[in-house]
Amino acid sequence: MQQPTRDSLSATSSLSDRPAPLDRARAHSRAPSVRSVTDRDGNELREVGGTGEQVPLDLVRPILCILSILRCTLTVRPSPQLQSLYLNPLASPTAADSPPPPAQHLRSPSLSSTSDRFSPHTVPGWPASVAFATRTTFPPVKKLARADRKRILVTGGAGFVGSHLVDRLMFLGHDVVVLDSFFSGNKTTLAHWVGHPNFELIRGDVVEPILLEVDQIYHLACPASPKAYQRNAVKTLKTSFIGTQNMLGLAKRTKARFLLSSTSEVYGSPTVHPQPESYWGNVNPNGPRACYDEGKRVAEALTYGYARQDGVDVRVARIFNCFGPRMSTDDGRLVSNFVVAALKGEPLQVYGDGQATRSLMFVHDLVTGLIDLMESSHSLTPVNIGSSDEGTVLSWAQTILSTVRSLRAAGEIAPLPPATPDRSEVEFVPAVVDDPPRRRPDTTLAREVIGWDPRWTVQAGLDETVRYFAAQLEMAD
Ligand SMILES: O=c1ccn([C@@H]2O[C@H](COP(=O)(O)OP(=O)(O)O[C@H]3OC[C@@H](O)[C@H](O)[C@H]3O)[C@@H](O)[C@H]2O)c(=O)[nH]1
Repeated sequence: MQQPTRDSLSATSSLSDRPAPLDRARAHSRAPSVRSVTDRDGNELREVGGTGEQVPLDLVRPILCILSILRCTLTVRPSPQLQSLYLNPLASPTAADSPPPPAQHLRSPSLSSTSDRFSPHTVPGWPASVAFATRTTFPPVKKLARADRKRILVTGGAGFVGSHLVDRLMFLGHDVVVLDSFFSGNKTTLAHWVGHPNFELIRGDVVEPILLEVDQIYHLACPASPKAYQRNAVKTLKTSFIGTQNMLGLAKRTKARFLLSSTSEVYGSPTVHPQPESYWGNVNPNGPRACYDEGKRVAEALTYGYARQDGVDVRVARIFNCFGPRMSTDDGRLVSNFVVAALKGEPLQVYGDGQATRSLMFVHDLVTGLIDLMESSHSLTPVNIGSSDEGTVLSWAQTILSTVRSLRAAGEIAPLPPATPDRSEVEFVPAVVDDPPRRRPDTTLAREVIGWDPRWTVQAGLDETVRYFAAQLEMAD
């Protein structure tokens, strides 16, 4: 039987007065959002997404998911600052200052169409106090006709970037299978989808072959922060080599389109600036970063080997420095380290003289770039996905410090506890080995072949990220 399309669904009498879930969410996003954000052209950003389908911004703000889960954790109660920011953004200042209501009654107007409802089930024969909560509704997803709905595997889908990609693909209405070893990923990033009929989470390591039927594979599995990938160099190499070979084998068998998440680190310490895809790089093949840099280079070589030899339909994204909510507090990269230190009133440790440069991209722009590349017809060469907002590490430390201070002064995040001295100043510590001295992508190709350009300013992304980490630290207390 042919599945009803979204249009035919809205034409049926029983459902015609009920807008499709994403439409309801969209209507909602026209209400005042939690925090308005402007893009690089000064226009308000209400949605994320590129040339394809857009998704309301409020849906991809993970802080809302955290709080929807919190609502069910009756012992945890967010502070008045958090509530006024995220739980009841439309409340008057007086209401925001009043004591928090019981946690089970906390509701966010911007979540009202997306909130979870929990139905308790008692078990016959068990004491009445024993009950299970079964999730019956989820964030809204688009209803796609079966023919348009793809079955998509995201390896590393519980990680920082992977979980945002999973969110976007789910909102767009696809069936998403996540394969993650939780080596650096985190189950809580996907908790809001567990139990959804379009979603499946598999604990597994890409270094082991797996039998699945899929239409597309986003292969993201690999620790990405220098601290994490150097912790177990051999494991990082096996993940990049054997893991990529296994996923390419799966793509070959299922005729799935395959996207490799490669990295700007394939350029090493570049002698060309900015770096175009045609530059072959300058990598130390046996230094402490080699496990990642060379691992990703061999992963690219494998990908194009399978494309030429076996006709696998491949895409390669070279991802430059990226940041955003859901980085873990101990991730070890520039943005998370500096934000967490500033929030805790601790020194921001700059390695070396702080004159190395990095170009920072917000995670929602990266996810848009990955989906646009996957959906494009460009398969012949890798494509840089990164921002051209280049700054020295020292300047990013100062920007992050002033972002935290101004959000604090505006009352958007909690002040430091009275007993905690504010020692959040830049502190220079010894340089790390083989740290690339400068990095900025040439994104001409991304613009030409997928029409992609970052929309988020670094400042708007940092504001979101600082609020997220402030909430994380508050909940960890
Ligand atoms: O606490 C810190 C963290 C980082 N840094 C410096 O900040 C710069 C950026 O460091 P990060 O650890 O964030 O990331 P790197 O640029 O070294 O590597 C990154 O490159 C691109 C991605 O593919 C990877 O996610 C990651 O490997 C480096 O110069 C580093 O030395 C500090 O000075 N202090």
